[in-house]
Amino acid sequence: MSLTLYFVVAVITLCYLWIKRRYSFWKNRGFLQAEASFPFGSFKGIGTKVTSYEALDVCYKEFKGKAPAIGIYSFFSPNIMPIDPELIKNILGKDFASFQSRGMYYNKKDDPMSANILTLDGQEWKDRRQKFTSMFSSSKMKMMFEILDKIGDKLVNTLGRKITESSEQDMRNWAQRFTADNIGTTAFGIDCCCIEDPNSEFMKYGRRLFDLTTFELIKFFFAVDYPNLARKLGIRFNPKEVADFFYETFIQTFEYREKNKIQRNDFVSMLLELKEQFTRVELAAEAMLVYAAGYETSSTLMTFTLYALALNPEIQQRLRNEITTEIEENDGKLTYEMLFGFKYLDMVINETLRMFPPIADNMRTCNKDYTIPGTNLIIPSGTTVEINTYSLHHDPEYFPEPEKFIPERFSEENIKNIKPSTFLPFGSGPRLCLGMRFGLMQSKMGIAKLITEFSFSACDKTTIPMKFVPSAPFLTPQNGMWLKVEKI
Ligand code: HEM
Repeated sequence: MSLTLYFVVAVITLCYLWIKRRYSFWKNRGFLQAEASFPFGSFKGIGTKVTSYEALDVCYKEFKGKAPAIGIYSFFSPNIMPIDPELIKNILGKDFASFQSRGMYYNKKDDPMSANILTLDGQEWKDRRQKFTSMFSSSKMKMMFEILDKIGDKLVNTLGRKITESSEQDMRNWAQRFTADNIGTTAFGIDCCCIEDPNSEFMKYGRRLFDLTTFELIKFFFAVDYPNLARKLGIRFNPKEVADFFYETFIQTFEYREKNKIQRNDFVSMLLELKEQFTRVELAAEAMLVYAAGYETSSTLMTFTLYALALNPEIQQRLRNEITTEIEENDGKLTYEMLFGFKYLDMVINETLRMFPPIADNMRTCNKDYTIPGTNLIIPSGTTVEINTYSLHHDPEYFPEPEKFIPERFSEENIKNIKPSTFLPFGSGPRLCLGMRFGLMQSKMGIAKLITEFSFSACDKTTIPMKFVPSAPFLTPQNGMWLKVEKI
């Protein structure tokens, strides 16, 4: 055998032994662990056949009731998936001191727009969260209600014209256009015309942020698992052209308003008020966060609500009755208080968030060794913790007949019986979703406007049962969301 061949055999043998040892990390520490294989670890078929939360759901089902948490492997990174809701509650809340970081990747040097409240850690995160929280108070939301109300009317009028050409419409696309207009207007101060023009620049860049290729998804997981190495390699979080577009769009409005002393009831003006405390790129990064955290999540919620309503005509009619009756009683006008006061709408939205949580897999990083209460199992510092919201929301122990759409689960009477930390669409604890009110306002607005003007039903192109795009980090329907839309 030649020397080269000896060398190759030795390298392969060493790699094999290293991987074998790596995939025993949790077993050697007394944990039950999910099966792992080269190269995706426990995420077999991720990005091609299944989503990350579907891969984790297989592990959840296998180990539920056998351990409070199990070891899983993301590529070669040993991560933990808690299963017991009590442990999840502690991780997100009581024991937050050991799990402050979300463990998301950011790269201040090569991609400064990636450092925001969602991604930052430690004191930097604390400072930003504290200073930006007031931007999302209910009084600030109320100020922006009028803007969203007008955009909602534009959605209804434009869709109304479009269905005269074809009653079959991709409602995911409409929900995205509506959400992009809301965010473009409130966080960037521009009329980006996404409702009228599905190919507008704003839409194009927004979509690019989430339509990851399988290679980008793998790069993303690698960067999350090995952030220091990824930073050394100059790996970005946002595609460069997308970050540049959002930065320039924001700065143009920002400087114009600053120069002309223009004040509006929107996020841009609120960010302008913080200009002495943060750099421009930091403020632009937070404006982009409204897009990054609010666009796909809110439009996903709207999309799946319409899907559930289309498949459940009685629920759809009951919801329509609630909204139209109250609007008629108020002289045809919808108000902020009414939007947040519709009880059945709230139940429908909650049930949609349960069945289709836009962020189905939530993360934390352990920042000091943590002993799981009541055991001698230790989660070492540096471990990524993956809370699979999707599995909790589909667990028949917590939500009987989980594949049925039953808004009554969230009635005033029943909601108090839901076991704590089994319903987590917006996360929980000090890192709870900061934009929850804005997300709910725009999704509820979109649904309220649409449901009073149109009826929705399944058509030949509707995907039943639902299938998700394997490479998408958020819950994304395969083949869009085609529904039959008719004017009432
Ligand atoms: C229906 C819409 C939305 C859903 C389902 C959603 C869901 C979530 C979830 C699950 C988290 C993680 C929470 C945790 O780790 O405990 C989160 C974090 C966050 N969300 Fe949302 N979100 C939505 C809309 C929005 C909007 C519209 C914005 C901004 C305008 C926003 C801003 C944020 C921010 C800043 C964080 C990070 C909070 C922190 O780490 O301190 N979200 N969201």
